[in-house]
Amino acid sequence: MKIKVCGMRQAGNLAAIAGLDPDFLGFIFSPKSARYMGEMLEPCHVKSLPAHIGRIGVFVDDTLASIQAASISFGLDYAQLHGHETPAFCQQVRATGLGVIKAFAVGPGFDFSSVAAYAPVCDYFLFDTKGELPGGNGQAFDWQLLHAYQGPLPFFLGGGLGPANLSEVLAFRHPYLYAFDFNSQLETAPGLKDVARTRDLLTRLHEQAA
Ligand SMILES: O=C(O)c1ccccc1NCC(=O)[C@H](O)[C@H](O)COP(=O)(O)O
Repeated sequence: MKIKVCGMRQAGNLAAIAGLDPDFLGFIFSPKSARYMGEMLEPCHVKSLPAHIGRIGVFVDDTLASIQAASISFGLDYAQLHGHETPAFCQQVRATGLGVIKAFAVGPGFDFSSVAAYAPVCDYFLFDTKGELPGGNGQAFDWQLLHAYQGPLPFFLGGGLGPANLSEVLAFRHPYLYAFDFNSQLETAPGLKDVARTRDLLTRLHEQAA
């Protein structure tokens, strides 16, 4: 299983977490987020990450021009889209050369047929918890709802994943589950990951995969 750590915003912390070898690191480009990286990270901090770590820019209803500019400056591999982006917009983002991860806020009654139109124009989905915020709500949703999803795209599972529910995370099975997305449950402050807690968690995940 692949592992993503999202919401990095401080250079030293980024280097320490990158040293733990996650598969993906996420950077929030939405100014309304408490994890907005703003000017705290320079393009060189992101561009100099090891090539095998996928760099994901997280955007909420941003413009194509702004996503493209961020992608070029920071050397992004993927755009994770957390707003009301349409399939046509996802296609435009993908045409710039970025991989596209479309996020969906899942709660009771979520209609999984609504994601079908996105499958041809995205690389992955991210199923996250429906909450007050577009992301980073820190709460898990009922993952049993995901059994209504029958592909075809692999998905990231997000929303409140962390040390407290790691046993349940490790026990969860789904044929299209691709990666676990960790964020607020690893933090000491918004955007600042606890390195020891993250190391312990990644060690347990890697042991399980071995
Ligand atoms: O984390 C944010 O602040 C955020 C803000 C706006 C859009 C997306 C955001 N996060 C995207 C992620 O991929 C998070 O990892 C995901 O929402 C899960 O976060 P959490 O519930 O804190 O584990």
